[in-house]
Amino acid sequence: MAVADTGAEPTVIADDVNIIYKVIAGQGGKGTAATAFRRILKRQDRPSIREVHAVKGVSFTAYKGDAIGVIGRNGSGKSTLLRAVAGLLPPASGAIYTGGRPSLLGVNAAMMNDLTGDRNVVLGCLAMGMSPAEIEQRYDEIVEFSGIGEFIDLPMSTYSSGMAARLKFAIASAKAHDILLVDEALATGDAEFRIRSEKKIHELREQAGTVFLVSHSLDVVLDTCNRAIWLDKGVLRLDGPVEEVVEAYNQSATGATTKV
Ligand SMILES: Nc1ncnc2c1ncn2[C@@H]1O[C@H](COP(=O)(O)OP(=O)(O)OP(=O)(O)O)[C@@H](O)[C@H]1O
Repeated sequence: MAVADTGAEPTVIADDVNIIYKVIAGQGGKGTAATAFRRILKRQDRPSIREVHAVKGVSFTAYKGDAIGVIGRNGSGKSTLLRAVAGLLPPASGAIYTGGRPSLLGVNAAMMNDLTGDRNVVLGCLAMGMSPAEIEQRYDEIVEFSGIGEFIDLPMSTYSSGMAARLKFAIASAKAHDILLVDEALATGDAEFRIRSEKKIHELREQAGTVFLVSHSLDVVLDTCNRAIWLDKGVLRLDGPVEEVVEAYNQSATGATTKV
């Protein structure tokens, strides 16, 4: 794959990446209650393996300091692509090269629900490789940024999904990341938290990392990213400056030129 020599240091190179999920599917196709019942009773039909081609021949290069919004309709392959960059899904063909360690921050990132918020802060920071001394130093800042307040002493299971997402984002952003992958976490926060997280993403970019942000909120993408990648049914439709890509995406969605 040819990489343009712009002088900037590449952090992620995706080269003709294809990702295929293999799913066990029932046969019979009609999906009515009667056919399902007959199948269970007679155990006739063997399940078949169905393939879902979620990402199709995607290539791009991300550079240090890039904040890339990944946009596209439901099921277009955004989360799949992010998981592949994080190294959690092997491509069926093609390759992803990363310079630095990618950290995936998703709303479903594992946290210990039975433990209190503050225990999760410590665990999360340890998992990111921070030393106990570093954690002690950053602890107040993380809790303050999360805006969880006195709930920090309560188990995570008592948090709303928005509160849990805020805490996860606060923990993940306490450390400078070479490559930070954020999947929709900001969408669950309220307006005030969104502004603070957008500021944080700008800071992370300034620390010369690369940020990928999957979001359905085009406003968030426009405010935080310098570049956008538009996925359409697994295919990369457009990659370029954020305003251009969002504009083209909007046009295709509405069939008219609308500004967001
Ligand atoms: N674990 C899985 N097993 C099988 N198929 C999957 C799996 N995860 C996703 N898919 C399929 O892969 C395709 C892309 O899904 P993906 O979640 O990456 O899309 P997305 O753009 O992030 O969607 P959304 O905007 O709704 O979050 C979809 O067709 C989906 O059904």
